[in-house]
Amino acid sequence: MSEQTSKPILAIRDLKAGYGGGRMIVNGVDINVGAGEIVCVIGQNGAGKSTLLKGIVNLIQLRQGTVQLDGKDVTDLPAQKLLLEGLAYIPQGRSIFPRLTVAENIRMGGYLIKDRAVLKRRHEEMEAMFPALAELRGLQASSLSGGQQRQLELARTLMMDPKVLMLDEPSIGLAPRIVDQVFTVLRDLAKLGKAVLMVEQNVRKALAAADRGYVLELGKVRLEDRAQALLDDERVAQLYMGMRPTAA
Ligand SMILES: Nc1ncnc2c1ncn2[C@@H]1O[C@H](COP(=O)(O)OP(=O)(O)OP(=O)(O)O)[C@@H](O)[C@H]1O
Repeated sequence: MSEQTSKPILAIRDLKAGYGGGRMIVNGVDINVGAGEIVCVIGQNGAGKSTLLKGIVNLIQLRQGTVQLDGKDVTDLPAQKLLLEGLAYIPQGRSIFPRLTVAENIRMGGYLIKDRAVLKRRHEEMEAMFPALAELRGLQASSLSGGQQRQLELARTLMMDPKVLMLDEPSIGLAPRIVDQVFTVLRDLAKLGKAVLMVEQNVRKALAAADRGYVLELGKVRLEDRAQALLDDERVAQLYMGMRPTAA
């Protein structure tokens, strides 16, 4: 079983979601994420991982279940309100504004911040956290490398100083070395007390970076454990890391 003991900052209960009138894609999922914890959801293509995140932020309508953020029910709040409450979501694929500069992209992340002094301070904090972006601040975002664009997405999202960061496949399309860098940033954020919930296909590296993991199959949680225990689990190795079963 999992070892998460402290009160979860994000608590998902019996979440059910699907598209239109179609079948249930997420079919009764419970997930907890604590402050300072990285939780990873793995599963085969089509298991419902992305749908789960979209359901949490109400990009698709939930059919059942609740979402609690820091003890407060936020089940039906739209994504923008959730951001104000402290729940941020980075969707799969590039979500930067390609024609804006790096600095403009970061500032866009703070568009809900009214106080200019706070906006300025947060921007400075982001440039301190991501020095590569500070050097590239005047450049058009489309000219950044894939890894730099992922950093920019993170910096933009962190402008709102969220308590919980949800990411859909942060490693997708990145070279292995850059994947390591992205997961190092996530670990640093966890050390700062952020809760991270990520969905990943890169099972080995994601679990290596995570504290706990959930295995989703056909929209249900099949396994839940410490990340290291999942890494050591033969079924997980065979099904999700392409390892052959060991000879009997
Ligand atoms: N917009 C949509 N309309 C209808 N069905 C959809 C839509 N998006 C996804 N689905 C279906 O929902 C199921 C789960 O998809 P989802 O993207 O959540 O899975 P996933 O586990 O994230 O997979 P992957 O790892 O391939 O991204 C799939 O059968 C998919 O075809």
